[in-house]
Amino acid sequence: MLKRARTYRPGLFARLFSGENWKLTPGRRSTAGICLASGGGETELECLDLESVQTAKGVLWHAVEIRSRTRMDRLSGLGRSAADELAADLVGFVNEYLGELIRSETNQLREIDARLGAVVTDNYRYLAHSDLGSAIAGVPGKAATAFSHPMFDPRRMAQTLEAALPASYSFLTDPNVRHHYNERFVVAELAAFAAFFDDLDGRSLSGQQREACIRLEDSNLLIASAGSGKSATMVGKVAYVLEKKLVRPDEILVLAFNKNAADELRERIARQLKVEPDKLQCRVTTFHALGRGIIQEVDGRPPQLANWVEHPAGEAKAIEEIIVELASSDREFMRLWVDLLVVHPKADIPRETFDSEVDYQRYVTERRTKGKATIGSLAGIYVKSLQEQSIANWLWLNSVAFEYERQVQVRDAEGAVRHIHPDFYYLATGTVHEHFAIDANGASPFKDYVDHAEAKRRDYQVGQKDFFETRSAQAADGTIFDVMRKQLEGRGIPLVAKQYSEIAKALEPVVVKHYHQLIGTCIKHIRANHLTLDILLERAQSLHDRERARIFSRVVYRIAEAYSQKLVDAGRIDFDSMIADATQLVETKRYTSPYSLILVDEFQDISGPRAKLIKSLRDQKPFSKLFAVGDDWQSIYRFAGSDVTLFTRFEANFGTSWQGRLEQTYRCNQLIAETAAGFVQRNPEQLRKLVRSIRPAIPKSIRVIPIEGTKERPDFGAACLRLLSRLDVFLGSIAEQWRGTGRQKLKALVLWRYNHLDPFAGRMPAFAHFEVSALSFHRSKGLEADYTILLDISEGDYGVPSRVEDDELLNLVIPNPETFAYAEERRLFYVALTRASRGVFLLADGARPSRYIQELCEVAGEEIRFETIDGQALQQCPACRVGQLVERKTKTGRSFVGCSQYPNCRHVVFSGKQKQIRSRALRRPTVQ
Ligand SMILES: Nc1ncnc2c1ncn2[C@@H]1O[C@H](COP(=O)(O)OP(=O)(O)OP(=O)(O)O)[C@@H](O)[C@H]1O
Repeated sequence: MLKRARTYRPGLFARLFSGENWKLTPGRRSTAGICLASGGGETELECLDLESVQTAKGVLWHAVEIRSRTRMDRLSGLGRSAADELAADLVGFVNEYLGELIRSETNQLREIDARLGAVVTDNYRYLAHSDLGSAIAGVPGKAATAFSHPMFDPRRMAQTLEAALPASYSFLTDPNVRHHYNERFVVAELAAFAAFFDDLDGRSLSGQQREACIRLEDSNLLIASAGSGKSATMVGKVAYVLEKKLVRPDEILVLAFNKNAADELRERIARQLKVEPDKLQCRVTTFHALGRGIIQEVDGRPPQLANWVEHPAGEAKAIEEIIVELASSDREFMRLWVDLLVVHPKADIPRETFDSEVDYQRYVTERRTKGKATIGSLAGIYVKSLQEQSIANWLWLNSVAFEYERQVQVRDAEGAVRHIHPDFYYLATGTVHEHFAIDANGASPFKDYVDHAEAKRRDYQVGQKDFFETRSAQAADGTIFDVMRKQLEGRGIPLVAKQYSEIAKALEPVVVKHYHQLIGTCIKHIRANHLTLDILLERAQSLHDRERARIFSRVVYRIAEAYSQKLVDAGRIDFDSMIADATQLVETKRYTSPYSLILVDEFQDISGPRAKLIKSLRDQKPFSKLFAVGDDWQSIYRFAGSDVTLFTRFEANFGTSWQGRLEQTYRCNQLIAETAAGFVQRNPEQLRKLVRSIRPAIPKSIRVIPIEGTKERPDFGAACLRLLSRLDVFLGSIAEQWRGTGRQKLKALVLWRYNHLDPFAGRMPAFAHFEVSALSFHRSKGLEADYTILLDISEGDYGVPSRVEDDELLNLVIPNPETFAYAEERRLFYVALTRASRGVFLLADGARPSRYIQELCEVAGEEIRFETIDGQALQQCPACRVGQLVERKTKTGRSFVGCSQYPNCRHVVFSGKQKQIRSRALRRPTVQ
């Protein structure tokens, strides 16, 4: 409840450490204003000028943002509850004042009553909350101003006052009245516009599509799924509001995710409105073009973009140049960068975090070699854990000669000779070094490990071996290499750091590429959200591999600084700064927004800065509407800065809204649609949706083809060509059926996770019965085909899911990190799966099929068919489902049938009897 003349201030810590220094006193001078003192000055914020009061989460503190007609004040330095309390008090204060105004000018109520009556009877239309305000905004006098005030909340009005109002005021005071009116309106409008929607964008819109066109709340979110006709709905919405003359064409802004999508939407809208696309008065464009246009309009010239931003590889190259430059000019940076690449190529995530041993093994290693030692190192040896890998790489980096698990002789107390294998053996001094998996509490995740470690220590002591040890605890707190340096140098073993040129030659290109990509993503977030090094270091504390996160924070922050400086030096901006600059021009009213209706496609991929631009456009035009369309299941641009929570928490971000659904898919047949939906919803954080297809299920229309590799990896290109040829023959036999529908050829899409898998290198083979296009999963978004072939649906760092993409380091910068493992990879696979209407073929490495194949089997059971590249059915293993039953022989020559996924699955059948000895089959995805 409002405490008039109470003074609000930032919290003590914020005042002391962040220098926050403001004072806010509602009603100090009069009941019409709020007194704000900051930076030595004092301002009176008039209640009637205020437009909104919202809380915003900053990095360290929460803030209250007060927008008024001429300014925006951000009061930071508050805890969450203090910010909520202040915001609520301010809304209460403003409403109390509005109540006073209404009470003092009751003679005006009749005129307002007449206006409201006119809106709901004469000018029959959907009523958003702000429409009522807009209708009465033209009535002179303060009572009308109070009713149309954007912060007016009728629920806060005194009951005596409410009782004195004419009947039409119930629209303002009782949300249910407006709600019922709108429900009746939608029903009536569906009937009145039936013919209009029956032939729209070349089709008859579904009930849900029609409703989405009619609804026009202040904020609207249409939650769709793949192939559900989002674009047709956007075309329909524009056509409908123009038909009803609710807005003028030049008041409509349609934002698409990329230029192709914008071009297509523009053409479709123009066709529907029967105008030439270049004569279309609605603005259909991308965020970039919008930002560019705003800046150009205000400055009189286009923004000066850095020369690298227009080319997709340009940014990566610019970052690479900065790294080379920093590595040669800044010794500290060079040391950290090398440390990152050599000693911390991958996050050291504790074993127990994984759901199963198989999962852990998949994470730590690409290959399986040398018995139990599976993890490669730069020293040319294979080791057993990521920490041992770091040690081996560090020794290599410092040119220390050592052997891994060399056999060493010791005599025990009785004089008998024993052979043991210490982790590291230093040739120069004969020193043995054990690295024990023992944490800071002296405990180990492995059974009896601490006792065995103690026995080893005794052995070395009795056998008089020169010995030292390191522990996991030291790897975790970042002291391990100081300890090793001391131990080795104390024994006279020299540490000679390798030259960067030598290191660069030895580095695995995939590791370098991974870090480059990660840095590119992080720079975007750091710049957009003004993250400081302290914030990154603070967040690093909560990651599994804290030492790596700390080093990465310093490296990436330094690069981000250099990147910003590079832009300043060149007097240029990049795309992100362009959006931020445009937003500022809107916020400061140097740009005047003409848009009353803003439609945004692919809303699930929106980033914080883009959302801010939309908000600023809306804030500038008080009664403007937002219609956002998207599918959270298809959010796949986290690396480009998108924040899916802007979609999933739409109402919290954009205020009270109408939320509708498109649950009917026109593309995938029911089997593909249902299986893909079941698969993506295994992540409980995805919104729950029903998906119905207009195409009945085609049995076995998801097919898995395991490809055996002769060498390391199968040849997916050759397999894909063979499959396409087979399909061509098959389609020839049913050609007549579809030619009846007027189509000359069917469409096939070949899709891959990473471009290095492109089997055609841009030269597309020709087929008699279908056209083939080939592209990455990401680029396939928005496309559709009759058949799709998905390449290399296998486990691996660059497989499906791609393990390198889910690096925990992203949590340093992402506003709302996801907890479900490989969440984005899952959505990406969903996008790829849902491009096909008739059939999907998944080509997988027979030796290591993707865990997602098993999940599809869990969702769709027998409906997933396993076959050879020539189409012969394979017998699936009933235990793990992803393997096939193959004939094998025991050592004694006895025949049996076993699973091809041995040793991960140990299912066997001896002489007709099935027996699952022990299955370590791939289980559910790990929640990290
Ligand atoms: N009402 C309708 N009746 C028949 N077909 C429709 C209807 N609406 C859309 N379609 C068709 O459905 C298919 C999918 O539509 P569209 O590409 O707009 O879907 P989408 O929701 O954007 O899909 P995605 O998100 O997967 O890219 C298209 O072939 C489109 O022509």
